[in-house]
Amino acid sequence: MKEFGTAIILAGGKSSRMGFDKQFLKIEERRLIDSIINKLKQEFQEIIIVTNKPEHYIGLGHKITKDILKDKGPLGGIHAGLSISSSKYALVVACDMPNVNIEYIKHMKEHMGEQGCYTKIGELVEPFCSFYSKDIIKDIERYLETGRRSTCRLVERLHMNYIEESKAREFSPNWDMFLNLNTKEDLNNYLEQIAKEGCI
Ligand SMILES: Nc1nc2c(ncn2[C@@H]2O[C@H](COP(=O)(O)OP(=O)(O)OP(=O)(O)O)[C@@H](O)[C@H]2O)c(=O)[nH]1
Ligand SMILES: [Mg+2]
Repeated sequence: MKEFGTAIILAGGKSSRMGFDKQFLKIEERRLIDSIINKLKQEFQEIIIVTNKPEHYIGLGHKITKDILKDKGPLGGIHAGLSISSSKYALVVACDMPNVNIEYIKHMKEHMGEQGCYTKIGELVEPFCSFYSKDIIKDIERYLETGRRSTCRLVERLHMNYIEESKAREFSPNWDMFLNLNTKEDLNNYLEQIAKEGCI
């Protein structure tokens, strides 16, 4: 089994704040999720998309799967992705994160804990752009069975290492590597920013 060959993209959410399905969000004529996949391909041999609309990813050469535990939020997606991952640790990103940072991901790989690695912002957990071990599948099942759903709370209970905010800011001073587009306002701000900078 590979140590780090797999990246999982979560694309099975309700997008209730955005108002349209974010997995199909286009930026400059291109599906955002396809740009994310392209970046991740530099570093990962296996890409897994956990989606509720698998028909939109046929023929791309990636592994496509659906939630096994349905309507449980991101943890349900992480659970399904880890279930078919062929690596010990998988990177998990959301489909609404335009600034995935490969240099930082390489740094995380060097600081892996027994069950994964995440980033702290202050005392809070950044649950995405984190590595999770395949051996937490059972922990997710047990946690969801209790009726809880918070990825951040589960992360705090696992044996994961974390990167301090100050270290992460060396890679992304304004924290934009964790930017995720949840609302139309987030999207408009992001579009304004890339228009100013002239590139993604
Ligand atoms: N597979 C799967 N992914 C999910 C699920 N719920 C959320 N996600 C994904 O988790 C990531 C982070 O979630 P949010 O940014 O809150 O997205 P969301 O849940 O669709 O949006 P809101 O309804 O506005 O909270 C996104 O990539 C979502 O697609 C789920 O039940 N299953
Ligand atoms: Mg989000």
